[in-house]
Amino acid sequence: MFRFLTAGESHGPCLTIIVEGLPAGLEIDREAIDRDLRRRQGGYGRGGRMKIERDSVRFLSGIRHGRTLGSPVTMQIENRDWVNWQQAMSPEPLEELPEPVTRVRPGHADFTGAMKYGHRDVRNVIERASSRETAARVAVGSLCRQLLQPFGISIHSHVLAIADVGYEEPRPLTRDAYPPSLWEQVEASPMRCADPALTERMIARILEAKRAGDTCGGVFEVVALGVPIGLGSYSQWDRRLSARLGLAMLSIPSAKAVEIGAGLEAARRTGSQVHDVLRHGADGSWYHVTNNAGGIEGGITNGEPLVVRVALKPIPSLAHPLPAVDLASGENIDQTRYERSDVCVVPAGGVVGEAMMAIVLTEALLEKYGGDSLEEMLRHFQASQSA
Ligand SMILES: Cc1cc2nc3c(=O)[nH]c(=O)nc-3n(C[C@H](O)[C@H](O)[C@H](O)COP(=O)(O)O)c2cc1C
Ligand SMILES: C=C(O[C@@H]1CC(C(=O)O)=C[C@@H](OP(=O)(O)O)[C@H]1O)C(=O)O
Repeated sequence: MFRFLTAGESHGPCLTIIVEGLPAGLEIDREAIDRDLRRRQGGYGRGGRMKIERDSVRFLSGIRHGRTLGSPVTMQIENRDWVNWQQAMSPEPLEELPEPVTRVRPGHADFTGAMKYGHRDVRNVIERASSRETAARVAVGSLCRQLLQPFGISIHSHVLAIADVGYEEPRPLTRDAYPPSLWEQVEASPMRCADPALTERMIARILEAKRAGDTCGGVFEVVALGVPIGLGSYSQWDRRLSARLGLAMLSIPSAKAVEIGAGLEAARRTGSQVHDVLRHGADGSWYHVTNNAGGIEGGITNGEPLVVRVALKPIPSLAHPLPAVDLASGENIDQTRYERSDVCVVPAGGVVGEAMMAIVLTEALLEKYGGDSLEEMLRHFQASQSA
């Protein structure tokens, strides 16, 4: 069974991650994990915190001489900002407590977290509700990507829209719509968008929001290529791969909607305009003429690109803050607090989406081709491909 836990406060000393269930003998490239961590830190619209952090992973268990042992992998990511918070975040009791945060920001976990856990200092909520935690998930996803690679699976993401600025028409979803050159253009764009003119318009939209003291959301798409037929199942509700992807993507802070394949657009069309005709190639291969299903039929992968889109709401911390309530006094106030914040995180969200896709596919791959070592898994995989 594959599982992981993350721990750590945003301004505590570090994030800690324990991953269990990776097979033994998998070669691990630590620098590739660090590259993914840095991709998550980037994108136009990030705030001051990302200038402080330089995320990098340290292994504490489960890997020896560059290969997994089959035992739990422990990873740590340092919070460089911790040095500025040692007193405020001290685990020891303090004689003099820091000024509590009592003004709640609409749209963040401030109000709900304080009510649920009975915190009078909203700092106790912010620290773990913060999306700092998504760095830990990207490290896990990056390990998973390294397991998926020998099975021919690669995962990418790109940004389709920022606020009201985006591709005018739905993009095709078939294999040839995702050539390697597309991803090269995406990685070169500060918005993680392959279209240079659209990149400029997205940046202008973020700047406009920033100047107004406001923030923007948007839509990113995650694509897995080379996924074999047969991952997931219709046999129980929670084994459907579509359902698992929905849960995984909606767990990303700010994610408010998920679409698979043609998504909402499929609901507007008729059956003959939606369903993907299956063909059998002369070489014995299977392919679909279109990919409105986004690579999943009946909760099972069908061999086409797995395509998932995620809509992120705008960041809740506004430089021109919204009205709120001071929890200490119960007073309605005109403006809640503002420290520093990102203005737009859709490109970073896409990198987190890649990690969640890698995690879901790892679980599904282990279920189908399970093994205690990579070699054993590959034997099961190869046997099923030649059957
Ligand atoms: C990568 C990333 C960075 C984020 N940065 C901020 C931020 O700087 N300020 C902020 O208020 N919210 C930020 N958010 C959004 C909040 O974490 C999120 O809105 C909050 O946890 C409440 O969860 P919900 O929006 O899903 O209800 C970020 C989200 C992501 C994915
Ligand atoms: C630290 C990260 O994102 C943070 C997510 C976040 C939030 O409220 O979710 C608030 C900000 O933190 P701070 O208050 O320290 O500026 C972001 O920088 C990160 O992505 O690594």
